[in-house]
Order: sequence, then structure tokens, then C-alpha cells
Amino acid sequence: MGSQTHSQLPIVDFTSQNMKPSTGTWVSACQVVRSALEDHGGFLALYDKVSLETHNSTYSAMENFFDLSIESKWRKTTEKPIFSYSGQRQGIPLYESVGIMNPLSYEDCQKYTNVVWPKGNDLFCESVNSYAKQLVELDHIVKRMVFESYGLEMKKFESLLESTDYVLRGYKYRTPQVGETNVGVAPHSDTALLTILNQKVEGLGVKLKDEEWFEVGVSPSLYLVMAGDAMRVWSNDRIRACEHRVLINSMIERYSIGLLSYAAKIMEPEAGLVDEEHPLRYKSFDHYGYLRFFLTEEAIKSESRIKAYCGI
Ligand SMILES: O=C(O)CCC(=O)C(=O)O
Ligand SMILES: [Fe+2]
Repeated sequence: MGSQTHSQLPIVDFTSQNMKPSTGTWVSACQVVRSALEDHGGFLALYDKVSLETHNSTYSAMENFFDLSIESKWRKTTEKPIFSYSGQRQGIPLYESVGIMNPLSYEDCQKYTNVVWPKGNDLFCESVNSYAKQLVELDHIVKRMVFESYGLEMKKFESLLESTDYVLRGYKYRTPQVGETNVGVAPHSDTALLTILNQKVEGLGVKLKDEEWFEVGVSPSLYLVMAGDAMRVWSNDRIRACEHRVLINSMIERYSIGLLSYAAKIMEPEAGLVDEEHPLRYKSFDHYGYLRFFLTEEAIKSESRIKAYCGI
């Protein structure tokens, strides 16, 4: 028996009453969040502000969506270069995902719902809107903690939040047939600033700093918070983009839900994170330009898509 200990993904408890700015709990959590993002690109969050009712109704609403006909799922719901629906993709036959742009706006949820369900679907519309509103607070807290831990001004944090677009994503994986791959999604990093994921069925793994895979648990109040390529640019490579993957090993369909954030305006690497030790690594960054670039041949051939797009 070896005495080798594997590293773990840090877990931060946001349910504590003491998790308020300026408290000791908050200040130490800021350090844990920053080191976890720098080391692994992510961490686990315990967060109980998404009610069980909203959690359950949003998963049901997502199941409802994935049960639709292929034609309904492929209806165009946004002009942005964001996958409104993705499925039947080469190499990942088990995977499907749906994205609702601007889920914090009830009106936009309604517009989305009316395109997909011309007769309406109040459960879908209300659930995704409530889910996003209850979860976005965690996104704000984490970003605030990142700004605080680097000693950056709060007005910079506020201006980042003001120019953020959100997408709520649902994921579904069917079980593999005999002889079929169990890879739900191959290892990758997300293009987003931050992705906050909850899974209803296990399968999500994170590649830690030491190259070990860490399996994320299942609970309505457990979220994986991950930095994406855009956070790497913003932080001038201080923060890693979290490498993750999904394996389907259970005999039931897997569902998960994520809240992803994107920079709505051209973003520069944060000036306060550029110094002699950390020279400027990226040019200015157009997030939607990056999403358009992402599936080009040049991007696919490159060693690192983000470096190929705006690296120095
Ligand atoms: O299914 C999940 O939980 C994550 C899926 C994923 O990583 C992706 O589509 O980018
Ligand atoms: Fe991902």
C-alpha cells in the first residue's frame, strides 16, 4: 500500500452566515478561491440559494426540452455565435446541450420559450429565469473575491459585471450502447469567463494541477466553479482555464446545468495583473470574435486556441 496522497479540489462553503465581505471567513475564502483558480482553474462551492423547488423544476424543464423533436431543438433562438442547441456531434454521440441567452431577463426567457414552443411553456420560462437569478449571486461573489484577492479596485469589478452576458446551459447524455464510447465530452476548457456547473448524475471530472482526475460529487447544493479561456486572458495567465471532461459510466441518462458568463465588450487583460514578473501575454479580447474563431481550421490546428486568437 502506498502512502501517496492525491490532491483534492478545494471546497468553499458559501452557505455560512459568516460569508460576508470583510469578515475573517470571507477574507480566508478569497485566498482559497484565488489559489484554487491559479492551481486548478476551479473549485467546488457549497451554495444553497437555488431552492430545491427551482433546482427540480429546472431539471424537469430541461428534460422537457431534450424530449422535443430534432427540428424543434434546432430552432434558431439567438443571433450571437453561441450554441443555442448542440447535439449529434461527431465523436461525442451521447452529448446534447441547450443554451438560453440572457436568462436573467424574464422577457428574453419568454422570447426563447416562444420560439421553441410556439404554444408557450411557462414551466420552462419561469424555471430557467429563477434558476439563473438564484445562481448568479454565486458568480458575482466569486468574481468579487477574485478582484479583492488581487487588491483590485471595486469599480473595476463593477464594470466587468456590467459588461457581462450570461447563458444558462442544460446538458443531456444518453447512455452508451454496447461497443459505443463512454466519453460524454473529451477533456477541454470552456471559452467562458466563468462556468458554474451542477450535475444531477455523476460523470464530471476535473484535471488537477498534478494531472490527477478529480471526480465531482452530486448534490443539489454542490457546484463546480471553473475559469474558462476568457478568465485566463483577463488574469494575464495568472488563472488557469479549468480542464474538465464527462464520462458516462452509470446506466441512467445524465443531466447537468451550467451558468456561463461572457464578456459583452472588448476586454483587456487586467492592467493590475501585468508587471515585470508577469509581462503582458494577451492582446485585447473580443469574446464573440473568439467564439467565431473557435471552430475555424486555424483554431483546430493550433496548439492553444486562445493563444492563437489573441496571445502575444
Ligand atoms: O455536462 C457537463 O456537466 C459539462 C459539459 C461541458 O463541459 C461542456 O459542454 O463544455
Ligand atoms: Fe465544458
